[in-house]
Amino acid sequence: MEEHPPSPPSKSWSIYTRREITSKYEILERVGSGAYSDVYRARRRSDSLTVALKEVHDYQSAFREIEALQTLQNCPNVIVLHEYFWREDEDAVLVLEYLPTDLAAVIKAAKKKWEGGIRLGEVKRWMVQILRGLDVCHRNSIVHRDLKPSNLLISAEGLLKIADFGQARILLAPVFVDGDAYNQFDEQPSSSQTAFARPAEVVPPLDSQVIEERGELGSEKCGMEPYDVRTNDFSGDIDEDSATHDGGTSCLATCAASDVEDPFQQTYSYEAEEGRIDGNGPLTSCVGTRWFRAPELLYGSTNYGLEIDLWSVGCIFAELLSLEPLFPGNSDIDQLGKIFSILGNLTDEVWPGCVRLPDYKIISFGKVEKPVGLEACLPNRSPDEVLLVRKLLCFDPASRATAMELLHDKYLNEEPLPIPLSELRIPSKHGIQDEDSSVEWNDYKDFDSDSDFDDFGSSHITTTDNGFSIRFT
Ligand SMILES: Nc1ncnc2c1ncn2[C@@H]1O[C@H](COP(=O)(O)OP(=O)(O)OP(=O)(O)O)[C@@H](O)[C@H]1O
Repeated sequence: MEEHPPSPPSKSWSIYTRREITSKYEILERVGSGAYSDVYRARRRSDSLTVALKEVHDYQSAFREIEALQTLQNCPNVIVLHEYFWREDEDAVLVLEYLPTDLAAVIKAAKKKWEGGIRLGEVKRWMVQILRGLDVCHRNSIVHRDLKPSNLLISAEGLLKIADFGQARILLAPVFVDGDAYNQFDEQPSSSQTAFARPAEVVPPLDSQVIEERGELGSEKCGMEPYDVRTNDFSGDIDEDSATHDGGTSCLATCAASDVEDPFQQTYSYEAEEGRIDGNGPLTSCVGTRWFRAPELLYGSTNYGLEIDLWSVGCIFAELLSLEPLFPGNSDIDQLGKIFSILGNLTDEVWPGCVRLPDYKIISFGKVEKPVGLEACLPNRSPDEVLLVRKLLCFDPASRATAMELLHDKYLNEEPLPIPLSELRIPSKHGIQDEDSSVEWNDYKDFDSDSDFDDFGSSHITTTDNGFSIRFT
């Protein structure tokens, strides 16, 4: 791993005032920020363990992430939540394992630096890890709803972990399973295999009324119930107002107005709310990051299922294989247009019942006479690789292969096999950003500049025994 560059100036400061946190963790630098969060690298004072402190500025996003990660405790390909701090009137702070890089950095490095791209054995190892993580989520009835390369974090040892569960939802009903894929492939720790085999424990959801302080997480909760991946039964909660989004940012992050640059000038808005905090209700279609969003979401579905994650994984696999985003739409209509230009039109023949999607009759597209086809988008890739992607990018959600089915797929189980973690090339996220362009780094610094301190120039925050001090320069 390469050295980290100096961190950008800190913009969020409230975490430094939290004695219960600073007494246990030394905050070192801010390493990232998302729509609703600031993430810091920190050192646990008791044993010097490096952790990530994720300060989540949105109640619902924090609630979802904690609830999902509590359910998925001790799953090797899901990020570990060590503990969290959450008091009334304060942002939740999640203490997560620290993971220095992500799959987006791997793709970027492969494109810019690695001759021949990502090697086949590497591609397969990344795929297996993604599928294992997703299979565990789905077996626990959790739909992630924002899978993309930058949410697949990677440890220095090459262990890939699904992260950012701020948009995740949990199914209400138990579901059914069709097999066990975990006795194949070599890299899975044996303890996790035991965990997978156990029946799911019932994990009580967070009580929305009682905000806990410092929830300690210890017991194994990565049990698995049989499931049917095609169930559409969700517990409800409420989304923020929402609308437009782009390819790099989660939908809920950037929703502001409906697709105003829509070439068809159609009204195309999203539900502002989804369900109720206490039970069943419609889902919002405004989730995920556009380039990875399933067609049913783009057409406004509010009763979609776990399959939306499988579409996203199809897009991610295609990107791993070609090093280019498969459907880089610049608006939701453009997104659908890009999908149709490659896969052909969405009609009742390819997905019986699609005409009942809320926005199907509102948005009409001209017939794509000659779809480009997946083969053309994945040049120099084998028919088996194209087929693997095709199994995920089916218009009909019920036809998409499940994570478990793909783990058994011939492609992943034949030579060349997935290589060991120790042979994976793992680029530093920051190294690639730095090399890339100063514009990107400057953009980063300008992003999310809603701090009260922005007008004062750059600030340096130091934790002291009595709290914190801020120096403006
Ligand atoms: N455990 C971690 N270890 C290291 N860096 C992390 C960790 N978690 C998050 N980050 C960094 O912080 C950034 C923001 O985190 P995250 O994506 O979880 O926040 P978010 O607000 O939910 O983002 P988004 O806008 O993508 O939904 C990530 O892109 C990543 O760079």
